[in-house]
Amino acid sequence: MKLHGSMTIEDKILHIGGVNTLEIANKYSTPLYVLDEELVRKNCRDYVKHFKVKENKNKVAYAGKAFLPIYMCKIINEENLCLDVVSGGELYTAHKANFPMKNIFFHGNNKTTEEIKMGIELGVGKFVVDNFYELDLIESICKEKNTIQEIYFRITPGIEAHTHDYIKTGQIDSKFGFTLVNGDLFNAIKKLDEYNHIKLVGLHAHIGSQIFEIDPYMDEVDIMMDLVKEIKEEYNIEIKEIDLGGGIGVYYTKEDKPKSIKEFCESIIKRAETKCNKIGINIPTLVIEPGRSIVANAGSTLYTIGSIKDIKDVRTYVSVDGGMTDNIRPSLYQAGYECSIVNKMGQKNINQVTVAGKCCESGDILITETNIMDIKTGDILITTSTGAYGYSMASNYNKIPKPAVVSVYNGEEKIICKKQSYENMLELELNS
Ligand SMILES: Cc1ncc(COP(=O)(O)O)c(C=O)c1O
Ligand SMILES: N[C@@H](CCCC[NH3+])C(=O)O
Repeated sequence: MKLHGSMTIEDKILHIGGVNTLEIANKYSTPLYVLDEELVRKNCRDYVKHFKVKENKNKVAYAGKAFLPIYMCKIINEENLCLDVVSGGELYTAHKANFPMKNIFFHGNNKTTEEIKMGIELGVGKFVVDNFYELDLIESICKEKNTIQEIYFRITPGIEAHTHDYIKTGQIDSKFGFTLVNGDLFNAIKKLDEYNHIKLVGLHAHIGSQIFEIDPYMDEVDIMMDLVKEIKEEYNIEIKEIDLGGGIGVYYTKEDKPKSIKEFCESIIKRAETKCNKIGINIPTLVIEPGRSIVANAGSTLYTIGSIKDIKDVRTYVSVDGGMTDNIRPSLYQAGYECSIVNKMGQKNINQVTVAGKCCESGDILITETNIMDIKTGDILITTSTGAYGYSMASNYNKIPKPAVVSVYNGEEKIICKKQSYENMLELELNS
């Protein structure tokens, strides 16, 4: 198992952020999400530095869908990032965290009237408008409130990135955004003539998630810059900001070979400069929206091993006290993970096993095949790189409560999300 961020081994026990993982597993009970705050902050700082947030006034908007407790909003703000939200709930969380509303990008392919009203009332910086329906709604709400809203248009640039089908978004057959090839984007721009309460300032595209190649991003930069030029020439509108979305791939298992944040940012900036010089336009403010690459490797999940079922000559199922309820990604995308036993670090991996969850589904398998050391019931198993789309996609299937999240940093731990209780789960149900 690869050690990420601040992970160290002391006396055969895994520590994260200087905190003994065996001790916190016992203290807070399992399953338990652990957040390596130092690594989150380091990733944020790498983005700010290499994407030239200070020198070029570029922007890095953390994609909150990856993991958005109030505490995370605070870190993101302290580290000078903007925030991308996709729902009233995420917006409300940011509001409760006192996140500056002007630094928020409000996404979503079907924002409701209530969500749009809420965004406008709270003073969200930019709406990333996805379709004609939303455009009309924003205009009518702004008219009613006598205010002007800055927007980006989200476009589908027709780029196919190599990733799982469920997390591709840039191709033409997508539910997101204005399609380029059928002229929808230009029809939307023309529509702006009828509206007095909307100001188009930027364009946005997002080509997918968990992408390792840099080429699709280079194509995306080229397409977007050509559009900036065309929109200026045809419609006399200055597109000042270009948002290239998120999607940068991370390490889950040995098969993954991610680019560094530095390499990714430098490639984007260089390509934008080259392309803009070539076509003779000023370089717009560049925006990116990383989620996974900020938080995935900073999160881990601790479980207690319960049943061990050895089916001779078939396989050994090692069952843990969580599963698809706290990590849906293996079931949904066949995503791979690494694991180890926190109290036996450094021991030889002598067994091949399948790590199974406790849900009533045969597909509730966390790791299909992994080599692991000698194990027994009661050992604490850790899966790494669960920081993105783990807690945020957690469910109460089988009425299993959501685990707590503990942040570890400089030898100290802090619960940032409490464990749900059975009572919490029933709070919204009628009791008669
Ligand atoms: C519009 C948009 N921006 C940003 C992201 C974040 O992507 P990732 O977590 O892969 O960086 C997503 C998710 O895929 C997205 O849909
Ligand atoms: N939830 C997905 C990616 C996010 C897609 C958001 N547009 C994952 O776990 O990989």
